[in-house]
Order: sequence, then C-alpha cells, then structure tokens
Amino acid sequence: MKISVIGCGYLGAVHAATLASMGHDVVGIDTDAEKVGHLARGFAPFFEPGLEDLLADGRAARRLVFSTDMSLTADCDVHFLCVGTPQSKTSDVADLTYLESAAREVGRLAKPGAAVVGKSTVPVGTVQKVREWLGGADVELAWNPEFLRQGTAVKDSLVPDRLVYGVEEAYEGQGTVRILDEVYAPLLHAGVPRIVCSFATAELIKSAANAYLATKLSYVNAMAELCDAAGADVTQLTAAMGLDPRIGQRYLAAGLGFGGGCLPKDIRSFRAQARGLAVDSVDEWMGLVDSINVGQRERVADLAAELCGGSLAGRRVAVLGAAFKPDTDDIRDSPALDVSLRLAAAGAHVVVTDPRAINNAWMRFPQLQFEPSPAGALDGAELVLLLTEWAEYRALDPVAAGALVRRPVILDARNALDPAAWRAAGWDYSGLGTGLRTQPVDNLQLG
Ligand SMILES: NC(=O)c1ccc[n+]([C@@H]2O[C@H](COP(=O)([O-])OP(=O)(O)OC[C@H]3O[C@@H](n4cnc5c(N)ncnc54)[C@H](O)[C@@H]3O)[C@@H](O)[C@H]2O)c1
Ligand SMILES: O=c1ccn([C@@H]2O[C@H](COP(=O)(O)OP(=O)(O)O[C@H]3O[C@H](CO)[C@@H](O)[C@H](O)[C@H]3O)[C@@H](O)[C@H]2O)c(=O)[nH]1
Repeated sequence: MKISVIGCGYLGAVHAATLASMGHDVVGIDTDAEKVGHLARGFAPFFEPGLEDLLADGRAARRLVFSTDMSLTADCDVHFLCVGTPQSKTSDVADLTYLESAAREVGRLAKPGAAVVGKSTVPVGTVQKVREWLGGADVELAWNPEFLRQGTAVKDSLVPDRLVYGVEEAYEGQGTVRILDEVYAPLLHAGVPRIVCSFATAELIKSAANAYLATKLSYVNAMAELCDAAGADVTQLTAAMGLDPRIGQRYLAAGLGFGGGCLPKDIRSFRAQARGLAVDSVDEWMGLVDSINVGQRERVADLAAELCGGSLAGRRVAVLGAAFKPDTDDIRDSPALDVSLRLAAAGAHVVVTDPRAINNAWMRFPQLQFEPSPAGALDGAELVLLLTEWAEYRALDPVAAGALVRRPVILDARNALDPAAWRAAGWDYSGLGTGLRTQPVDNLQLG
C-alpha cells in the first residue's frame, strides 16, 4: 500500500519506518524542514534506539521518503495523522491546532476512497471535528491510537501489545477495518490482538490507559512517602506487592515520578474532558495523581536542601540525568530538569550531565551548567542527585565517584543504585521512600 505519515516526531518517524519495514511505500511529511532533512538522509532527528537501522533499511529498499511537500501524499491509499497534541499554553486542554491544519491539508489533497487514520492522542469527541476539518472529502476515517514508549518505540511498534481500531461502523472485512487489517497484516499474522470499537471508545482507551499508568506511579510514590514517614522501604514493598500477578512488577518503580511529552499533558487533558462531561470523580482523581507527581519534584528539591544543611546557596550540585527517562533525548516536562531548575533558583550551582539530552537542554536553560561526562559533573560536587536512571549511572563505581566529589553525599531519586555498595564506599546515601532518613518506627506516635 502507499501510505503517508503526517507529522514525523517521536511517534510519526518511528511509525513511518515501521510501516516501511512491513513492506509499504511510505512518505513521511513534516513541517519542520530540519527534521525532514535529517530523516531524508537516513538520520534520526532524535535519539531512539533502533530507529536509524530501520530508517536505513527503508531507504535501501526505496520504500521510505520524507518531505515537507504535502502534494507527495496525493496518491496515498492511507494517511496517518501523527502530529502533536500538546497541552494548551493557557489551560489543561489539548491544543488541536496542529491536527486541524494537518486534517485540512489531507482533506484537500486525498484521493477519493483513501483512508485517513488518526494516531495522535486526542480528547474524546475529536474524531467528529476531524471529519469536519476534512471538509467533505470522499475519504474513510478511523482512529488508531498508539501506545509506544520512547526508548523502546521500535520494539513497541514491531510487537505491540494490541491494535485499537476506532471506526464508524464495525463491519468485519469491510471499510476501514479491512484497510487497517491490510496495513497491519504482518502484526495480525503474528497474533497481535486487535480491538474494533467506536470512535469514542478508541479515544478513551488511549486516555484511560495513560491515566491508569499515571495513577499507578502516583500511587507508588504516595506509598514511598508513607514508607519514609514510617521507616519502611518502598522498594521491598513494591517487590512484594508485584509478586501478586493481579498487581504485577512493571511500572511500580517509586521515585521522582513521571514526565515526558505524554503522561503529564494527557492526564490534564483527561481532567478537562471529565469536567466537560461532568464526571467529577475522574477530574478529582486525575488532579490528585498530578499533584502527587509534581509533589515528588518539590520533595526532592527540599531533600536536596536538607542534605546541604538547609541552604543550597552557593553549593555545587551534580545532577545525573536530564532526559525525562533513560534511552531518550527528550526533555519535555523532564522531572530531572524541573528539579535542577528549582535548585538553581535556590542559589545552587547546578551541573547537569546526560548521555543524550544535553544538546536539547543547554540552550534553553542558561541558568544550568551542562557537562558531557559524569566525571565532569561530579568534579568538586557537594551533593550528587541521580534523577534519570541511565544504565551508565547505575553502573557508576562509587569508589571512583567518591574520589571526584568534595562531599560524598548522594540522593538517588530513582532508587537505582545499590545502597550497600555506595555506603561501603563512604557515601551518605539516601533513596526515596527507603525509610532511611526518618526516625525508627518504634519512636513514632501511633494512633
Ligand atoms: N511520543 C510518544 O511516545 C507518543 C506515543 C503515543 C502517542 N503519542 C501521541 O502522538 C502525537 C505526536 O507526539 P510526538 O511525541 O511524536 O510529538 P512531536 O512533537 O515529537 O512530533 C509532532 C510532529 O508533528 C509535526 N507537525 C505539526 N504540525 C504539522 C502539520 N500540519 N503537518 C505536518 N507535520 C506537522 C511537528 O513538526 C513535529 O515534528 C501526540 O498526540 C502524542 O500524544 C506520542
Ligand atoms: O516504574 C516507573 C515507570 C515509569 N516512570 C516514569 O514515567 C514516565 C513515563 O515513562 P514511560 O511510560 O515509560 O514513557 P513514555 O514514552 O512517556 O510512554 C507513555 O506515554 C506514551 C504516550 O502516550 C504511551 O504511548 C505509553 O504507552 C506510555 O507508557 C517517565 O518519566 C519515567 O521515568 C516511573 O517513574 N516509574
């Protein structure tokens, strides 16, 4: 099939390359000429493991091109809408202006009978607006939300947990269901489950899944606070909880909390949707999830001050990690940078290192110093914060690190290090929710 992918960011570039690997002829379109320039030469414009190999394969097979020229999409059988839907600058709602402009362009150019398939994350009811924006074009419409995670996006796209088709009317073997089955034939053949549902259900599946993931994280982070207050250890608590298969071990890592271009803005959009639909419980629930999450950032900044004797003014603080999670260069709503900025605002001299994200961060945050190597960041530090748990930070040698710093004090806000090994090397080590900075439980006033 000939397929267009409109919007080639973290989602669309991976989707385009994956479709080409399935044997389709793909044209990726983006309004960002620099991004397109990279992709057209076979380079990923951002760090995503495995993406460059997939881009190279697509180019070599002559099945993958990138351009800013929408007219190249005119003869496509399917158009995937993958543009951003960020949080509005003035409220919780999702900003749909990129989607509107992409849909209007596709509506103007698409050939009769083509399918337009949305992948962007949208509030419930958006598909009806997209239908209007398509301006009466003779096209089929479907919504096919995406669940990939950055850092494992290629694997998640090649072996997804499920495919969701939101369609007008679910006729097996007809209309958009048939078209999507043809697009995803190799995945369906491999046994990937597919759910065919209404537009509203498809829109809500995506929002509800992210809201559940965010809920799980804020829940464990609330438990971490409780553990600190009670002198218990959240890492043992979650390990034991997770052995119950109804709970499971994944997505239970307590720490600094969630960030990125998806969960924070999606739970806020979900709140706004719930308010619009007068479902107060979801609004309040998501509000609590958000405030616990933001509270973790405050908590880490407060602990950092405590570890510096109450004041951060003039202290040299080394921050390990700038990306919102390991294995990506994405700094959108990065908890690590949020904490770094709080410390800088409190007068600390903050030196941040990250294996991949420094280029994205240094121009935007002149109040922070960036160092390419962990050794450069650790040099002379009076406090070390581990804020993004890259594998190379997990593997740091505490003895060698201790020789670089001025004071061997570390706050491991991702509970990623081995506390015993760091303490044995002479460090004052603290985790989050590991109960080590509190009075013993016997001294607590209970009841
Ligand atoms: N990043 C993820 O892991 C992920 C996963 C699942 C779903 N999503 C959803 O996918 C959507 C895209 O997210 P992203 O992270 O890729 O965002 P992104 O900002 O990385 O990419 C969006 C791209 O769209 C381009 N664009 C904007 N308007 C355009 C237009 N009219 N025509 C062509 N290109 C246009 C931008 O230049 C940008 O490159 C969002 O709705 C997001 O919530 C993202
Ligand atoms: O146990 C955990 C797992 C994750 N995180 C944090 O949670 C955030 C989000 O992580 P993750 O979900 O792995 O990354 P994303 O790439 O943002 O993916 C989420 O958002 C995407 C966009 O909607 C969805 O497609 C994915 O299914 C959903 O997992 C990051 O800041 C992580 O550090 C934790 O704190 N503890």
